[in-house]
Amino acid sequence: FSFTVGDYLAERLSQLRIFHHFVVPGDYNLTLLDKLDANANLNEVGCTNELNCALAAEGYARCHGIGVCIVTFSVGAFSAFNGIGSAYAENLPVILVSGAPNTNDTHRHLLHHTLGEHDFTYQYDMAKRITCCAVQIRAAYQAPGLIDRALRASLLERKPAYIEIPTNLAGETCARPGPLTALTSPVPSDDDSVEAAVVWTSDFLDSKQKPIILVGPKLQRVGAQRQLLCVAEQLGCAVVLQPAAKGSFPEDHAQYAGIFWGQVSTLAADVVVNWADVVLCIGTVFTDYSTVGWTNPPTIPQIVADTTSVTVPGPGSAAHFSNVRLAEFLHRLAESASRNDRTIAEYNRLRVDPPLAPATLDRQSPLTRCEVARQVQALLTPETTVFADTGDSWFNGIHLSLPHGARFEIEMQWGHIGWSVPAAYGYALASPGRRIVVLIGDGAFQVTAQEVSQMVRSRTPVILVLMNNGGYTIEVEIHDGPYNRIQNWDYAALVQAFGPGPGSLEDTTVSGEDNMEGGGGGKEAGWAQGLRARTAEELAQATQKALEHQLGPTLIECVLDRDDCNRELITWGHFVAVANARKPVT
Ligand SMILES: C/C(NCc1cnc(C)nc1N)=C(/S)[C@H](O)COP(=O)(O)OP(=O)(O)O
Ligand SMILES: [Mg+2]
Repeated sequence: FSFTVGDYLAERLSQLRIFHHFVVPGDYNLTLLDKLDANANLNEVGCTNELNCALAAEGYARCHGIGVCIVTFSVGAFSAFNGIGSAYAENLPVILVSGAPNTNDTHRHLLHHTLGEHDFTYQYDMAKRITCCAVQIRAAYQAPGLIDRALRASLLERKPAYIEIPTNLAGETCARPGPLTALTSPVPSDDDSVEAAVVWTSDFLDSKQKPIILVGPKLQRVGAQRQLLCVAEQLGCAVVLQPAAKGSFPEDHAQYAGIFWGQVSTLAADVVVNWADVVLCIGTVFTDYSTVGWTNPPTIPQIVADTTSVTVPGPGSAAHFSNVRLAEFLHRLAESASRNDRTIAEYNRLRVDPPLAPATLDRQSPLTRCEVARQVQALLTPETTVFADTGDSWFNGIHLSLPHGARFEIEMQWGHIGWSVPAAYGYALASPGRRIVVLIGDGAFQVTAQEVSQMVRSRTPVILVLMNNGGYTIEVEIHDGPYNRIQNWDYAALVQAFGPGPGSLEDTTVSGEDNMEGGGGGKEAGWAQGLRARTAEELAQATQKALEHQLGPTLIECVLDRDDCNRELITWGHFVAVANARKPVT
């Protein structure tokens, strides 16, 4: 048995406990897929297309910490690039592995799936732009070093990486891998810089009266939630989160003061932020969307604790401390910051009454967004993970109150409509036993609906709550036009077309030996439950059926009035529209 390039990659994935890799086969990657298949610890997960393949790996990385997708050259990789863009924007380690032409085919040959010219180095050039490390294996002996370099870079920088493996090298022999610590050993911070950053931060906080903590999406990407909790409880101040950071601090905590999102904040978070006189920004990202069209940039002095550096305003000039890893900084700050709970004391005076659950409705009246939100809220348990897709679903998701232990996933930086279907699928495979609830609009669903069929195949019980408001409502609120209308689908019937009906034994002669986890071998086949809810009563029945269905996904199409959206979406849309419309600066 000779140890090959494909075995090397398989062994590293197995060591990293990446037990599911997402694939779309093509003749440039088949030998490689065989090698991964030969590794007993790995499960190949077929996807319907390369966009969904990359987004499934992105969702897997949200749970497991790193994900892998394997595609064919050019015609496959181009679609995967959009999912890799998401991983880059969202700071997630996703490894894009692409098959590539035979090393004997050089610039004298024209090849299928390429742009039809002699130079096909373009894919590697493009990959360099959207990853932190891109490697091309051109000879088998290079594979161990290049594969390790890409994997380590991705893990350290929390960014995607690219590995290109020619079709005739995957089966060529190479050296075996050494210990995994070569890839996973942490890079320590510079001690003196951590110490100095902590002293400066403590002093600056002491020079102020009303400190508050603002948490951004990069905190959970470096896994520093525990250290955040320690700092928060040491300081005793109010803690608010940017919308893309929802879920990174417990919402049942006495110091939680809501989502800070300018005019569309929740729980009066903006009132206490505007009352504070210094904000400790932890892993924050200020964009046009998170500042509501630039109308809410931080105006008070900020201490910025980023993933590998800290910047502190000074009495004179500010000070910047490089090579300070966030978790270490927070751990040390928790040991030295002085207590100052003025902002949470003030917040407790401002605390808004919890929204009263609407009075019991006429259960037969037309379904409303508020009623959907009320019933989704009732679905949440400590084992739930909510995915909120781009659209009014962002606002529906942000307003949910997460029970302790519940998690929340959103893709607010890249904002690819439809992301949540493949991403929830990948996440679900990494976290069996968690309840996955997806909030998605009709427009977004039309982009990636096919991946529901893979949930059928692997019998993954994701609950998809589809808000059918007849088109692209977020765009309507930003800037309406005929382009915001879409064809209405029979969503419930569509998903039922993805798999055999309830209780039928899978006819393996039809689908062939399906070696995917959960499917095949005559076991009871997975199937998708498609339901439509036009009233509160129908929704209540549908959610009950969804909870009972464990042999695959359930889609609940909630039929809503076209204009039934969050008032915050309308406010937010107005400000974003103004920002988009700024005249060019001559
Ligand atoms: C078209 C677009 N954004 C532009 C866009 C276009 N293409 C991609 C891949 N991603 C994007 N965000 C957006 S937010 C639609 O309103 C989504 O519609 P839907 O899923 O139906 O949600 P809402 O009705 O709640 O808005
Ligand atoms: Mg819609």
